[in-house]
Order: sequence, then C-alpha cells, then structure tokens
Amino acid sequence: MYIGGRQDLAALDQFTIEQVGLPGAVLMENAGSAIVSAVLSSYHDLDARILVLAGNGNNGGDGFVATRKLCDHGYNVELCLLPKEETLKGDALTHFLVYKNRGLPYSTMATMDKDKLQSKINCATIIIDAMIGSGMQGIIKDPFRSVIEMVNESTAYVLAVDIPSGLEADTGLVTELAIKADRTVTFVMPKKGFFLQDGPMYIGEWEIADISVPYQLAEKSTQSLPRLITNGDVYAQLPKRPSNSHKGTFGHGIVIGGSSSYVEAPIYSAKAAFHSGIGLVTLAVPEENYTISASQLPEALYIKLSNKEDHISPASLSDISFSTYKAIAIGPGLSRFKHGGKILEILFSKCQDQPIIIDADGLFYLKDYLHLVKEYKGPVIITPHPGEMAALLECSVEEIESNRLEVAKQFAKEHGVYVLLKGHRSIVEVPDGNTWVNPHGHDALARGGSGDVLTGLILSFICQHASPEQALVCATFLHARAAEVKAKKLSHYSVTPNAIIEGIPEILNDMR
Ligand SMILES: NC(=O)C1=CN([C@@H]2O[C@H](COP(=O)(O)OP(=O)(O)OC[C@H]3O[C@@H](n4cnc5c(N)ncnc54)[C@H](O)[C@@H]3O)[C@@H](O)[C@H]2O)[C@H](O)CC1
Ligand SMILES: [K+]
Repeated sequence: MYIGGRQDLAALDQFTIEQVGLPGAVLMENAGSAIVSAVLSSYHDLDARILVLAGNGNNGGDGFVATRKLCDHGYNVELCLLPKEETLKGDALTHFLVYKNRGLPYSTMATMDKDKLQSKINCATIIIDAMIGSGMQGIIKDPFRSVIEMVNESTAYVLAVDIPSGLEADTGLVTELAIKADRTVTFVMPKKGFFLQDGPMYIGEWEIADISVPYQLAEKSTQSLPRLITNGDVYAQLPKRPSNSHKGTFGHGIVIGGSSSYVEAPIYSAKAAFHSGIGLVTLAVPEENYTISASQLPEALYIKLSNKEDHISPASLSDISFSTYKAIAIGPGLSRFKHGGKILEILFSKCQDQPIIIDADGLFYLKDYLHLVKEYKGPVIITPHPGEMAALLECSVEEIESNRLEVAKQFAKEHGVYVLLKGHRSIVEVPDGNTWVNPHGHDALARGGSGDVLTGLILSFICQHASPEQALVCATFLHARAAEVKAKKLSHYSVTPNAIIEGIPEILNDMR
C-alpha cells in the first residue's frame, strides 16, 4: 500500500478527472458518501447531534455532500461553513449549490458570533472536520484557528475528512495546532504525514475509502512513493519453512556484543532470533559474561572473547571463523571505548560478503568507518534511532525527525546501506530506492533492550534466506506488533524486552 503527499494526491485526482474522465464532482460525491458510510457503520442513534464544519476548498465540498446525505438518512445534522460563501469555487461550489437547491439549512461564521459557534460545538455528539484537507499549507490561519481550539476542547467524537485539519499531508507537521481526530477517513491512500512527526498523535484510528480514483495508477505513475508495511506484505515476505528442513536450513547467525555493563543486550538479540525461527545462534561475548549468558540461554553456542578492562578486546575478533555464519549482527551492549572502532575494521576485513547488521554502539563507531561499508561486497544493514542517525550525520535529532524520509533515503543511497531508521513509526530504506514505513509502533518500545530484540529478528530472517529488505520489513512490523499486543495485555508501562520476545510467536501465529 502506497502513501502519498499533497502533490501526489493532486496529480492522481487530476489524472482521474482529465484522462479517465470521471468528473471531480463525482469524486467529491464519492468522498462525501464514504464519510456517510463511516457514520452509518458506527452511529445508529439518529438523535446524535452531528456538526459538520466545512472549509471552502474541496475538503469542504466533501463536507457538503456528507451533510446532505446524512440529512437524507434522517440524522440530526448541521452544516457550518467557516469561510465566506463567496469564496467557494469549482466542485465545492457545485456541491454547495446542490445543497442549497435542496433547501437544506446551513449557517456561516459570518452570520454567527463566536459564542453561538462555541455552543454548537459543545452540544455536538459528533463533529465532522471538513475544514482543510490535503491542500493545507503553512501555519493555520483564521477562521480555522479558533474553531480548531474549540473542537479540541469539546467532548465530541471527531471524524476527520481525509486528514485532520492543520496536519500537513507531506510532513506530518503540526504548526501550533490541528484537529485531534478520533477517526480519519482518508481518500485514495494514507497520507505520508500520518506516519511522520506529529501525525500519529492527531489521526486517531484511520481507514481508507475508495472514491473511484484508480489506485493502480499510483503503482504505475508514482514508483518512488513510500509503501506502508501491511500484514499481507509481512505474510508474503516471511521466510517459508519447508517441512523436510533441518537446523542448517534456517541458518546459523552470530551476535557479537556485550560488556560488563551490558550483559543482557546480545542475549535479547539471540533470544529474539530463536523465537522467530533461526536454526542456530552463536553468541560472541566477553568471557566474563559467559557464565551468566549461558545460564540464561543454554541453547546458544558461545564464543568467549577475551576481555580488556570492561569490554571485548577488538583483537579477539580475529579468532572468529566468520565463514561459518550466514549473517552477522554486531553492536548490542558493546559499550563505547577507546579504539573500539577496531572491531569494525577487523569484522569488515574478515567477512566475505555475508550480510552484516550494525546496531547500538556498533553504530557509534561506524562514523569513522563508512568507507569500509561502501567497499564491502555484501549487504550492510544499519538500525539507528534518531539520536544515532544524528551522530552519524553530525546534525541535531530535530533535523533528523523533521526529514525522516529524506534522511534515510539520502544515507542509504550515499553509502549503499540498508537503513532502518527507528522511531514511533520506523522507516526501512533500501539502497535501490524502495522505502517502507511501519504503521505500527508503541511507547512500550521506548525502552533499553527493545532495539536488541529487533536486531535479533533481522538476523533471524536473513539466516532463513530472506533478503535484507524482506527481513527488515518483517522484523520491523513483528517487533512493533508484538509490543502493541503485549502492552494491551500487560499495560503500557510493563512491556520488557523479554515480553516483546514472548509476543513474537503470538503475532507469527496470527499471520495470514
Ligand atoms: N482525489 C482526491 O484525493 C480527492 C480529494 N478531495 C478532497 O479535496 C481535498 C483537497 O482539496 P483542495 O481544494 O486541494 O484543498 P483543501 O480543501 O484541503 O484546502 C484548501 C483550502 O484550505 C485553505 N488553507 C490552506 N492552508 C491553510 C492554512 N494554513 N490556514 C488556513 N487555511 C488554509 C486554502 O486557502 C483553501 O481554501 C482532499 O483533502 C479531499 O478531502 C475531493 O473531494 C475528491 C478527490
Ligand atoms: K479535514
């Protein structure tokens, strides 16, 4: 499923009108009808007071259609047009005239004082936000500002038409204020802004409505659009498990990490790999961590790396026979120490072309070794959170967060790496240009150890013959879904990395 921005949607809309020959007024009729279907599917109480707040663009036009049809269904619905009537044009004007020709009532802000509007908003059970849609740009101006404030303070259920007013479709930015929707019915495809910056906090539950803009056009004409990871994508891309398999079928991976301060981190990665189907895992940890690690995870194989002070001695990596492993994960719990980058130097010189996943403190050292990544024959996967990405690029976290899609794309292209830019909605960027956005994510994941689990999942799927892209798509999605499911059961506060690991089989079992 693709996600698009303001211009992508406008281009599809225009193509449908001009080339396909479906008039804009028909698309608007369909859009308004989709809003009505959403109301009909959830609210059967005809006495519920519905207030439709409309702007003067096409988003408002959808609101006129919805109001007319809700009246026809017998709902207690009221239309309030916020800008002046004279500013209406095009399809929105057409549908406003249809509304008026039907003799249906409406009020405008020009004919109403602020207190009256406030009382209408206070009395509403449902507010339909048809003020501004994907055409929103810049800082929200009046007459919408004060109205958005009133709506956000009201107790009404808020249903946003296409996108909550005030939220930027391209960036997910809310400058000052936007409608906080309980539900968003979006047309043609979800907007990029739903999954960036402030977006996830404003859209509520969301669904897509078909308004007869042929969705296949997006696939033909907009190859570069990011894709949203769906359950179906993950099901299709999960490694298959032939019944006549043996442990070699599902690969042998190695996790290199740990230090005296971080004993658990590589164990979480290995456990996650075991819970998601890997054949064998070797843990290469400091020798002083061996006893506790082996007691927690006896099913792993172990390589005891010599310690230097409280961390791995980089030279000890030279003794690992890397050709044994189908993929390598490095970083969880490594800790930061002088000359730690030597670890990457040795790793890249000793590996042939197996996929290398670099996470956590491995990323801390990467900045000075990016040339090795470019020269390496195999795929390299990095999994930075915004802080780690900012350190790699020597910029601020804000700069990363306000340009997540662009930053991931640019980095992947420049260095030829797979980038998993973690966050509330994680992004997977493939060096060939494909972009995936994970619609799932949870505050439960904002905790030490959850990244180690994700690294283990990526390792596991690559060892089971998934491509790096497939592995990243599956791992990111499953990781977030496992956290969501566990948070529901255990509370938002109580999801430990081990709980996420235990959630993985639950999600895998439900995949279809
Ligand atoms: N194919 C489709 O997706 C269809 C979408 N429809 C709906 O149309 C809107 C997009 O319509 P558009 O006319 O381009 O813009 P909007 O109505 O979203 O907004 C324009 C309106 O808003 C004012 N405005 C813009 N920025 C600001 C601001 N910062 N502050 C205040 N006011 C602002 C601007 O001046 C205009 O008056 C899409 O979302 C769908 O809902 C079609 O109905 C069917 C096809
Ligand atoms: K809206």
